[in-house]
Amino acid sequence: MGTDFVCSYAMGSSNGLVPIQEKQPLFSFGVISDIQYADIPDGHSFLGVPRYYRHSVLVLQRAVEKWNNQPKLDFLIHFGDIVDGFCPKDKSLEAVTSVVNEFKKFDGPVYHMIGNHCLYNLPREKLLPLLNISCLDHRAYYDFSPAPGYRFIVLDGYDSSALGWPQDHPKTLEALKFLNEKNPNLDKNSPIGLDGLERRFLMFNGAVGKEQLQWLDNILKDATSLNEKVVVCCHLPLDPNASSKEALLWNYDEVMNIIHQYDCVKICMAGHDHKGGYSIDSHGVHHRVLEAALECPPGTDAFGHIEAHDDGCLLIGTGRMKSTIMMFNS
Ligand SMILES: Nc1ccn([C@@H]2O[C@H](COP(=O)(O)OP(=O)(O)OC[C@H](O)CO)[C@@H](O)[C@H]2O)c(=O)n1
Repeated sequence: MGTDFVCSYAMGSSNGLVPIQEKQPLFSFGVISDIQYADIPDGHSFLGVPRYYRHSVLVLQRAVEKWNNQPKLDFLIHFGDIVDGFCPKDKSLEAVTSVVNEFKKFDGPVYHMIGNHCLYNLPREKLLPLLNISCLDHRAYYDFSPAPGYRFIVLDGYDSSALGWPQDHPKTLEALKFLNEKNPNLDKNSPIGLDGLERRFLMFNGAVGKEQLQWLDNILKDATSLNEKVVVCCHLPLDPNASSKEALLWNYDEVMNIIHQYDCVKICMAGHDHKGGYSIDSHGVHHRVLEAALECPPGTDAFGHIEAHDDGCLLIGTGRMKSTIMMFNS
């Protein structure tokens, strides 16, 4: 356990965190999730939670302003759902482009991942180039190493999905077959009648496909041999204790079974479940689901930056994003 790191911060009043002494991080990066911008009046979720579609981009603007003005933020990650499904479809391209342009005001690399609302707006072939995701065959999973000793893995949670692929694509057909088997409701977005963890089998979720699982396994093998610490990022959460059951990746259990075969994964981060969440699983992996920018009432914020150290990562939240100290066991 890295006692220096623990001693550097204590829980206190500023979003739960007070720096006690300075400790230089290895690198730092900004985080924000579920902007779901649309140029439409305020509304609410299916369950009645207020949503501020125009204000969410102001949250991003304030975040970028802050990220550009605090020392040494090395990159940004947006955890998906850049625009909302209610965006009029003839405005989707304009809406995605306008939010991407706000991200471009950040002085450094920006990493995106796809969420269900992205896919309600644009097919993969249009979306991925806008988000600067360039993988073969319109896949959207990739990895990068921002500094020696650390690797980030970005998963595509809609690899197997009824969203985003052409209607007659084998992936769409396979996902619809799976949903029909798992969810008897006519409305496949409805969890009515599903029990416990089965409530994740909803159309607005998806799965990591077989090839991607094999790719993940290979990356973790390499990371282990390179002695790297790994942060896994996915729009969909991977741990039931950090998230509503309705928001989980369909095959979160398969993904976690692979992750748990290695010691290198220290943190799994996600969006999608707008209220946010945090847990530490049975293998000591931290799971942090980020609070949504979309649900910030006017004038309030939800973004943060993470300081990465040898012995842990510190999320320093702004506004509704809670701060979290995530210490590593080894
Ligand atoms: N019981 C439900 C819930 C939702 N829908 C419809 O599904 C679409 C997506 O829902 P939405 O809440 O917008 O999805 P988000 O990605 O913003 O949030 C994810 C959840 O919070 C995870 O828990 C939308 O068209 C809803 O109206 C539904 O029909 N029935």
